[in-house]
Amino acid sequence: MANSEMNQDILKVLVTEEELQARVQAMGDELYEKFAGKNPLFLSVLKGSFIFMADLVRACQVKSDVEFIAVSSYENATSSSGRVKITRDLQEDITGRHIIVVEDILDSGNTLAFLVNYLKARGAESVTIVTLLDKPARREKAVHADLAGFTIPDEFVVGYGLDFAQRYRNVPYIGVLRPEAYA
Ligand SMILES: O=P(O)(O)OC[C@H]1O[C@H](OP(=O)(O)OP(=O)(O)O)[C@H](O)[C@@H]1O
Ligand code: HPA
Ligand SMILES: [Mg+2]
Repeated sequence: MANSEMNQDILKVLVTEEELQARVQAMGDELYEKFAGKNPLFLSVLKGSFIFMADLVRACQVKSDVEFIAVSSYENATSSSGRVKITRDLQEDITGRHIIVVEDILDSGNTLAFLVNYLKARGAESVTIVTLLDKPARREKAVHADLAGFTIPDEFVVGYGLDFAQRYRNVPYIGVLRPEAYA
């Protein structure tokens, strides 16, 4: 990438643009097999999942709806505060719906543990967890993804929607941030 002023803050590339594209298409195919005819609701967990969501829904041509919820727990740190805050709630009734939760990363598990409970309390018929990245080393809550794109090591990553302190979301690949960039 020629015109990037962020590449210098990236220690190494973990998942390339080409690998992302191929894996997201395979995930879309898998979800098609599972959800064709079931009119699922793709629920993007903002902000981090916005790019993955845009690519995944186009990779899975089932009749479906999209919805968004925004939750935040990292603030400006590289580890979870443990306090999950809804900053934009659901705008529609999800009673009886098959929900496909679209996450960028499953890390401590605090966000998804909270959300799965919340969606069931709001009447979801089923909740399927789809995450692009799974970082099992940091898990604090027993949450399992139904479908995960890549299992990654215990490093703080950015790009393809993932931020540090709101920055780097537009880096087109998944990279490990140089510790100097968040020190
Ligand atoms: O498994 P966990 O440890 O809970 O971490 C995963 C969550 O943390 C990040 O969101 P964040 O709170 O940074 O909000 P953002 O999506 O707006 O960046 C990420 O996008 C996931 O939603
Ligand atoms: O490694 C990460 N990077 C960016 N955001 C995150 N939220 C949880 N884990 C991460
Ligand atoms: Mg974040």
